[in-house]
Amino acid sequence: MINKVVLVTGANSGIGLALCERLLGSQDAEGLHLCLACRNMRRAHAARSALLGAHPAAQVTLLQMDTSSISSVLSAARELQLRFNRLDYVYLNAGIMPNPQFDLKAFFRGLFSSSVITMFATGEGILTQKDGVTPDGLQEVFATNLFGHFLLVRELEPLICQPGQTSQLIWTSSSNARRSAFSVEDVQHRKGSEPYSSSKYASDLLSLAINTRYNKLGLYSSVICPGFVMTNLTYGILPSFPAFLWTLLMPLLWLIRVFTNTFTLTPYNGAEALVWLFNQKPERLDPRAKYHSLTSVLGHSYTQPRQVSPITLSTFRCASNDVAPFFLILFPDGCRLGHVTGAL
Ligand SMILES: NC(=O)C1=CN([C@@H]2O[C@H](COP(=O)(O)OP(=O)(O)OC[C@H]3O[C@@H](n4cnc5c(N)ncnc54)[C@H](OP(=O)(O)O)[C@@H]3O)[C@@H](O)[C@H]2O)C=CC1
Ligand SMILES: CC(C)=CCC[C@@H](C)[C@H]1CC[C@H]2C3=C(CC[C@]12C)[C@@]1(C)CCC(=O)[C@@H](C)[C@@H]1CC3
Repeated sequence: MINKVVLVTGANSGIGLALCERLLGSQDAEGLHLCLACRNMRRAHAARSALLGAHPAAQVTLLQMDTSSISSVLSAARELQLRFNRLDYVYLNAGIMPNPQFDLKAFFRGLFSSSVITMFATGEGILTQKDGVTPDGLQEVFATNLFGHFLLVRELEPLICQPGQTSQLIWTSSSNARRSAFSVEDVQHRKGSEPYSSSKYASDLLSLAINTRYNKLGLYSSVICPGFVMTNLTYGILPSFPAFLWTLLMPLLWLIRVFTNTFTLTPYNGAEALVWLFNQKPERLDPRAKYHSLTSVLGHSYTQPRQVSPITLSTFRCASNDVAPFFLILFPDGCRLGHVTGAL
């Protein structure tokens, strides 16, 4: 029997996979149906096999979805409506940081400055990215991290906004999200060099806006920050730095926990806030909070709410009055605009 249906995007590796492992290993796992939404089916099958290896009786299904592609998201949403009559949790976790440029000079300057702890906790000032354009004509980072997820939410309304039932959206954001990196004038961060930070800040904003509009329909949205976690995404930041060197550096990285509890380091620890939210009553959560996975020097993991960094009134209005205008800015060309407004 199915009690709860959980959809996880980007579930085949890193934090998403660790979340799936932790949910299946928890006491509430009975009656849980996990649906892994992944773009690469080979990796998706490998993840499913690993999960079933540890939990042979678990209900784990796969769904092909590339969050950066409008048509893929639309067909995945249709497929979900055929398979399920409700979704209890939707983890919007898939994310990319393509072509990261690590500024070594800024890193060493930062080491000897008063903002050294902020630098380690947020990566602020030392990372930029070179973005690409998707076949749909959207900026790759925003399309993957934000728009695809937002379109999915809109398309899934019949499954997640049902009378007498609550559903939770949980976004994997980042402490790298910075208000100053986001601009309503350049909503896809076309002109800047920090699309990752910008897209994560936009997801914080969108989560607030979704709460304003959807709470009355029983849909609740939260954002989490997993801390700094060693995953494919972070290995990509220093590509010339082989994985074994990261392993050698582990004692140093553990030591940095003395100064910042954001060095969660393992996907298991990084998934802490995602698991914590699974066990909360969404009506009781603060819609303006961001839930941080943190790990103490002794390796104890816990979740702590912190306020989303304040936003200017005009930015907030733009997103919160109605989510629709937000999307209209994104799809300036008639054809897609027609389709998306049709779905609103
Ligand atoms: N690691 C860290 O320190 C931090 C990570 N985060 C966020 O955590 C989330 C998970 O990342 P993490 O586990 O670290 O990294 P991983 O690279 O291990 O995981 C990212 C997941 O997203 C999937 N993905 C990427 N692009 C798409 C796409 N277009 N469509 C569908 N799936 C896609 C990847 O699939 P595939 O295997 O096919 O590439 C993979 O399963 C991201 O949103 C990231 O921004 C936030 C803060 C810190
Ligand atoms: C070699 C040593 C001693 C440390 C590693 C230095 C950096 C590579 C590292 C320090 C802080 C890290 C960090 C991120 C990436 C790697 C660092 C810059 C992130 C930006 C990764 C993605 C996120 O979403 C952030 C929350 C991370 C913040 C910290």
